[in-house]
Amino acid sequence: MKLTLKETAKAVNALNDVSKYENIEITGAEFDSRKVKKGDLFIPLKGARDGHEFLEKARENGAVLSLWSKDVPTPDDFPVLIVEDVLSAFQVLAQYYLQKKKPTVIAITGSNGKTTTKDMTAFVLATTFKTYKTQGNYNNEIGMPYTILSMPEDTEKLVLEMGMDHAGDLHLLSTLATPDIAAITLIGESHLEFFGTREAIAKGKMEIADGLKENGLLIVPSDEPLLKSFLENISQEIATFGWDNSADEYVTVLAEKREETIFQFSFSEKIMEIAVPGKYNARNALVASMIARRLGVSMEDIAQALAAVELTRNRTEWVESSVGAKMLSDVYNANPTAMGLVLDSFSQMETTGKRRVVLGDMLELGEASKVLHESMSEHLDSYNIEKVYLFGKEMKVLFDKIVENFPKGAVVHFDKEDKQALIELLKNDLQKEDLLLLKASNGMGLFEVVEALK
Ligand SMILES: N#Cc1c(NC(=O)c2cc(S(=O)(=O)N3CCOCC3)c(Cl)cc2Cl)sc2c1CCN(Cc1ccc(-c3nn[nH]n3)cc1)C2
Repeated sequence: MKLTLKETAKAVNALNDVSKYENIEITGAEFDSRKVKKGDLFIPLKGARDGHEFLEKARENGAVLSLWSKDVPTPDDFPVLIVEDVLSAFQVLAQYYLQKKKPTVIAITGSNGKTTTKDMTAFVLATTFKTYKTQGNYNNEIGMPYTILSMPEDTEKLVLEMGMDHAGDLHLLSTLATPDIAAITLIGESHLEFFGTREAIAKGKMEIADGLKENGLLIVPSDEPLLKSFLENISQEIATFGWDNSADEYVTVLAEKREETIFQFSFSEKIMEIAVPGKYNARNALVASMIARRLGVSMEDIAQALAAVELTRNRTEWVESSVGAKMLSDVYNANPTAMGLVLDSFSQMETTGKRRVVLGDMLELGEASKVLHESMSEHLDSYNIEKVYLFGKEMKVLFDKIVENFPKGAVVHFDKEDKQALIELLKNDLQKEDLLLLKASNGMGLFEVVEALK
């Protein structure tokens, strides 16, 4: 990204007079001060802690400018853009950058499973265009602006995954990104606890069209009756996809093998293959191919790309333990905010068994590490969580802080070299109906614990 201080100030409607600052150029935007690079704009978001506390760390790492809330005392020796609300300013800046660079924007929601439709679409488009896509689970009101402001200067096609937790989420993301193509891959059942009914989920998903350009295209499943009534209010072009000729385009699965799926699209004689199993991936490939064809990618390029699609890193998804317990290893964001958020949602998850959490060290938190590990105590309540297994030397302070608030033996701590002992205890404790959350920085190697329990 390349933006001048002046145009950034204008875009975010800065409240302060920036004429006294040199009109420097910012080349990136970061809210995690550990990731700040030289030339970045720091975005002090409110997470587990208020990002404003971490300006010094951002400055050490090379930040040249910071957004700054009008409600926080202004630093007198660092250039800031004072704004009403930092998150809204972050989002408005992303919208400005998108309108300035004008890539084709493809918005996809409902993606799930190992190789998402977003990954496939980006992979196929990359055969022909300079393409950028959502990384990891950066698909919400914070992650999407981050994705937009991270796209390379010469991006031609931007593939944005739009996540939905609550009604209104996709309205915000769609009106921010104003997509040229929007795709709903499925309605699914996720978040039923928030939405109540599948109709409400369908209504929420349809919000992805709220910002769709007038000459845009909406791609939806043909076999989802719940969408029918909402589609009547759509003025833009609609294309449906499915398993048979009741859809505008459909896929016929010819063979499902352990490592690949063989199929044929309604719009081509070619026998296609994709290096991942599961007929739903043939459906995801159909959506990706409809998007790619619309944008001018040849069938040869589409076929070649699909045959080479790589399995992306497992998304945060449930795996079953050998005794039948459900395990969620949240592998993405190892920062205090994400750990707090996932503990809060895990604590509300329905279960007939017990909720158990394995929390490993969050690395590279410097001098703030102690207070940030201790702050996880706000997200651990013995009423909701049966047992807490803490793992790593940083987590010792959390152990000391919460051990008295839980029944005897309900909080245990292991040093990193005692991973085998942790595994043995979990094998001993886990029951069929239990839910187990595992979260730590990658470096703690919790995936070995998951593998051992599978
Ligand atoms: N709270 C908090 C912190 C972070 N939070 C986040 O990155 C964050 C992460 C998330 S998220 O949930 O991971 N996420 C983001 C993208 O989309 C999907 C969801 C969200 Cl939604 C919001 C925030 Cl604000 S990153 C981070 C923190 C606190 C510590 N920081 C590094 C740091 C370490 C030491 C010092 C220090 N200063 N002086 N001594 N030590 C300063 C900063 C790094």
